[in-house]
Amino acid sequence: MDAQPLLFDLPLAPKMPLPEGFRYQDNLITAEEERDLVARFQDLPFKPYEHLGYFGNRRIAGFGWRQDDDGKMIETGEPIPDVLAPLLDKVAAFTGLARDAFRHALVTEYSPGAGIGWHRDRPPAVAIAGVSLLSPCNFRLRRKVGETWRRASIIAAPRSAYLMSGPARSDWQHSIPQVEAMRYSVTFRTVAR
Ligand SMILES: O=C(O)CCC(=O)C(=O)O
Ligand SMILES: [Fe+2]
Repeated sequence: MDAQPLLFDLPLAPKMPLPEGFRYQDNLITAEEERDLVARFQDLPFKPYEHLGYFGNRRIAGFGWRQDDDGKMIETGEPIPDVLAPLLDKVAAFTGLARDAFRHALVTEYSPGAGIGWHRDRPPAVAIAGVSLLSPCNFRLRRKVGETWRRASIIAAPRSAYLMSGPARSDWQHSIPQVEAMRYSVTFRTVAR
């Protein structure tokens, strides 16, 4: 029997390289900026995430787009709200992409026990930049190669940022297992015109 795959279940297994097109940075914002930002989330129009009658156990507030009943992204042209503007400046600097290229913003609230299942962010999303707030999560990635999954993961710390572009967005799926404590993410998406 080939015991090799078991090695990857061991805690000391060698770290999988992160996918091409994925980048991560700690401390995009300070603890004070994080606190002020989350305090202002009170004013956002959160609603439960729902798709085709399935409730994701998360609450979301989205700007610049909405999902139609087929799950397709419909652009609304609505601007990204002022409360997210300073964060978007930092995200744009982190990604090296133009601030105005980010036309979608989504604030997601994960109560303890909430997560997000395996998916890819579909077009028209091109690049996705996400900022984690309040508590860490295990950000997992996987890609099917033949009959097996290649896997990678990273602990996304509060106040950190990640970028998914290129193959990390188009070829890899991502998911977040149930979080232990309240976590918010702010994701900004560039879109194909
Ligand atoms: O919460 C996150 O950082 C990721 C959320 C996500 O994958 C999505 O909204 O498509
Ligand atoms: Fe996603």
